[in-house]
Amino acid sequence: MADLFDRLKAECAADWHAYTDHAFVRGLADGSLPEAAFRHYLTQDYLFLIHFARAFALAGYKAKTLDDIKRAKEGISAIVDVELSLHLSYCEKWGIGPADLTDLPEAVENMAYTRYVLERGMAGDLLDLHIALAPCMLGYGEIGKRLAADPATRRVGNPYLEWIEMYAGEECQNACAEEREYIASLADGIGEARFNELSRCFRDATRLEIGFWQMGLDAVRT
Ligand SMILES: Cc1ncc(C[n+]2csc(CCO)c2C)c(N)n1
Repeated sequence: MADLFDRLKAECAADWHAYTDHAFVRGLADGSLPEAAFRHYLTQDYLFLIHFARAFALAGYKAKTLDDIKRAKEGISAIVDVELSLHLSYCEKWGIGPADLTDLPEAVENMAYTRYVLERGMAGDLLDLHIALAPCMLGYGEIGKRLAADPATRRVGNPYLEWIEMYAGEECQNACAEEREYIASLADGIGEARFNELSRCFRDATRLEIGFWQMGLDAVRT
């Protein structure tokens, strides 16, 4: 049976497709993405991750149970203790040093997305916040898994293979499966009106993910 994530995706199928099969993603898969686009994406993603750590801190405040607080703590820790240091070492491989990441002007697409998530969390409850986070948390797992399983994905000489493998990897896939169950449990018993509210938020966050990829591509066009 379709779970909450399946239902949310089905409600915005065209936007979900535009996100998960964006030209940026296709460029990662066949290795054709201009490196300048990827570098721009990586530097902005550093700021993105910092705001996502704030979103998990907000999830701690919005928690209703001790389990919610533990999950919020683990979310912060996953970003602050793991993702950000991985990101820094990954950036180094791409010639982006710490100095390039501090005092970085924030792209408007990044501002729109991260502040949208925080606003949904502040105005709403823990479920609203997690639905705003879901396209990020679950979309990258879906993209990584699909690209890793696709025989058309270029493996030899693809500079983006490590990125694909990171999101296709067991750790990320397990975290996605857990998040998927968690949002379904938070939404247990909701009615149609509430689902429609969540669906709008999920769609908007998906559109903001599309904007984030596009920001990367646009960096090489201007
Ligand atoms: C624009 C953008 N969207 C999603 C992710 C992926 N992501 C960010 S935080 C997180 C949860 C793990 O702690 C995941 C899967 C990204 N890096 N950048």
